[in-house]
Amino acid sequence: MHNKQVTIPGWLRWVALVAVSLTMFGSYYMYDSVAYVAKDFIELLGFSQTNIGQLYTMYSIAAVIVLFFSGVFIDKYGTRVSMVLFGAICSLAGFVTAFSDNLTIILIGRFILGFGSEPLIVALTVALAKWFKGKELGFALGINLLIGRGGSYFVDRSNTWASSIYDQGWQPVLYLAAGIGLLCFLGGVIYYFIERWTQKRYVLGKAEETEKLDFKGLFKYSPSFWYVVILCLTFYSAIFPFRGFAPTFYQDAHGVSEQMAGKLNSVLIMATMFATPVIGLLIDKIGRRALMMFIGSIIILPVYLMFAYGNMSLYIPVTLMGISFSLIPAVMWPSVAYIVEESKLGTAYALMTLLQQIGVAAMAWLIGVTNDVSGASATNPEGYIPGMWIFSILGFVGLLFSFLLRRAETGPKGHGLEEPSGSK
Ligand SMILES: NCCCC[C@H](NC(=O)[C@@H](N)CCCCN)C(=O)O
Repeated sequence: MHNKQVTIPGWLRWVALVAVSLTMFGSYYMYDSVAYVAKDFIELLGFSQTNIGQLYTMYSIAAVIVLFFSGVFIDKYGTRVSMVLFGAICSLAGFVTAFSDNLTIILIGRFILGFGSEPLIVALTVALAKWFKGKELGFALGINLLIGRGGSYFVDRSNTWASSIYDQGWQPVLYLAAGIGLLCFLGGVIYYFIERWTQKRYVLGKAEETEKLDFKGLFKYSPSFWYVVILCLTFYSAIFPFRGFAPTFYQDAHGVSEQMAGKLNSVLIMATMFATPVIGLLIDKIGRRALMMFIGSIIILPVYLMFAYGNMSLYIPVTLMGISFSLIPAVMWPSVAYIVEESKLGTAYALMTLLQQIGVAAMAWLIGVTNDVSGASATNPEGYIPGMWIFSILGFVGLLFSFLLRRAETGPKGHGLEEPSGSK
């Protein structure tokens, strides 16, 4: 069609955002769903805590493998084909995870989920860049994260709103997750048609880079970039595996009910859903990004020891974790764009996600093994303490690197992290 219009109507961009975000909702729901059957896996199927950790490790191993070539694939076949393909892989993963009580099959399901989810997140980030570049990209990414984390919130509360399904055992719970996981495919298909329809009528922006890896020039990144990457690795490795073990830990070590355990996990997510976009807007105005990451790292430091030794309400450490989980991601991901030049941004994000997933894989496994070795269970709640110390040590390493980042960024070679948006 000739005479394509240059300006895409605002409503169309937001419709595309919702379609894209549905896929993330489905993917986040499935990622977290196994945490709520972990206790059944241990008590009914005889799985160990190490096996529970492996559910997350398998996801991350697949993510590391697929991230090596997904950028090239997305470049070659485009965002709409990639969204449908990776969305379909995610949806398939839900059913593979649910249909058998065999550990190997369940782990294969988790592997397939990682293989679909992480490139799906890359493809949707690239798609959003095409629609929102030069408009409200930061805010759009914030809303996307809000909807995606909505998936985590819904699964955290699922043992309340879907209690009748929980009463039937772990398998219907996983089939429910698989049903919601169909949103990955559905959202991908809806997005496919929106993008195709729009491209016939409007000039849709071109995202400049996908998150593919190019190891050439890896060592040319500044120290600040590596400080952010290490913070990303330590921070997410202290959050995602903890959330995986948390429902079982809250019940075993603090004697709360299954519903209360889900509620505690959901408070964490609910806080981040709304705080993350707000903090994003605030940081655009005041800058101080390195300082915020430093503050976020201080806040999370005592949390695991409070879980291990504290007698206070569990809402206190959960709230502190929620503040940190809002602050650091809201600031960390956009900060990379200040440190790394635009032509290398895709590689930088891919590298960051890849190292993040290596950290998550290792920690999920390590915590599971540690819990097993120290005999963590409802009859031996002290067995969870060594795992909490490992999380704390990780938090300390994160704090160290956020300090180094702040020091570098307040020096003469800073990249403008401490300045408001637009003043770089
Ligand atoms: N544009 C990148 C935003 C990443 C947000 C981040 N998600 C991840 O890091 C994913 N690689 C892992 C998601 C695992 C499932 N919840 C986030 O903070 O959620």
